[in-house]
Amino acid sequence: MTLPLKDLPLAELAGVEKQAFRDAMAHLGSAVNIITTDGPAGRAGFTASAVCSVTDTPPTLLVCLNRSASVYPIFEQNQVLCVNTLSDLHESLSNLFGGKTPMEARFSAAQWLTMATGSPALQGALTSFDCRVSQVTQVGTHDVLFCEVIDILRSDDSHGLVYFDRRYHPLMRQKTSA
Ligand SMILES: NC(=O)c1ccc[n+]([C@@H]2O[C@H](COP(=O)([O-])OP(=O)(O)OC[C@H]3O[C@@H](n4cnc5c(N)ncnc54)[C@H](O)[C@@H]3O)[C@@H](O)[C@H]2O)c1
Ligand SMILES: Cc1cc2c(cc1C)N(C[C@H](O)[C@H](O)[C@H](O)COP(=O)(O)O)c1[nH]c(=O)[nH]c(=O)c1N2
Repeated sequence: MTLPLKDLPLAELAGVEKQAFRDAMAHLGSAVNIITTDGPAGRAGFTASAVCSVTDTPPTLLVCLNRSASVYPIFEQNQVLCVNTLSDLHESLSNLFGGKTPMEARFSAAQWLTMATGSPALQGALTSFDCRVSQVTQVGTHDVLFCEVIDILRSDDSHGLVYFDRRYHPLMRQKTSA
């Protein structure tokens, strides 16, 4: 007898290996962001593609942060952050913030403004969302940070940057015809 999918025990449904999941996820193009924070625990930043709009009332983003990242305790304590969405000019900066580089070397490679929460905003970012962390949920290896947006900086001229198939791709704006 074959059981309907909804009646199968969870163990039999949990059949996707981590590598198969990652290979499939590499097919989802995503924006690239540098998430920054500053506060009592100090300044830190990391590259993140796991960023998503949740609701516009109140304006809220989510950011997924691996609890094994060196920056994790700093974000956990500060409870504020800035989501800096990268332009096509920021590929090497994304790699610097993507792991293993000392924090001072990451920040000294670019220019930063200070937002109302104290979090650094990347000069020249496509968009900077200044946020307070409003809720945190743990799922597996990651914390899902729900972030209420309290201020926004925008650059309407820059091109975009997409991470797809484990590589960066520039995303050009269409010129509007006169
Ligand atoms: N959500 C994440 O934590 C996340 C996302 C992208 C990349 N990364 C890290 O960046 C590095 C390079 O990644 P890559 O895309 O070139 O190759 P990869 O094979 O490590 O990852 C492919 C895709 O799988 C997903 N992924 C990777 N690691 C994950 C994790 N720990 N949890 C949830 N999803 C994950 C992402 O969508 C990623 O783009 C790796 O160390 C990877 O772990 C982490
Ligand atoms: C393109 C791309 C995208 C992501 C990442 C990397 C890269 C290159 N990394 C990994 C993350 O940036 C890295 O773990 C941190 O920089 C922390 O590294 P250290 O522990 O400080 O070396 C990452 N980590 C995370 O927790 N959530 C995410 O969404 C992403 N996305």
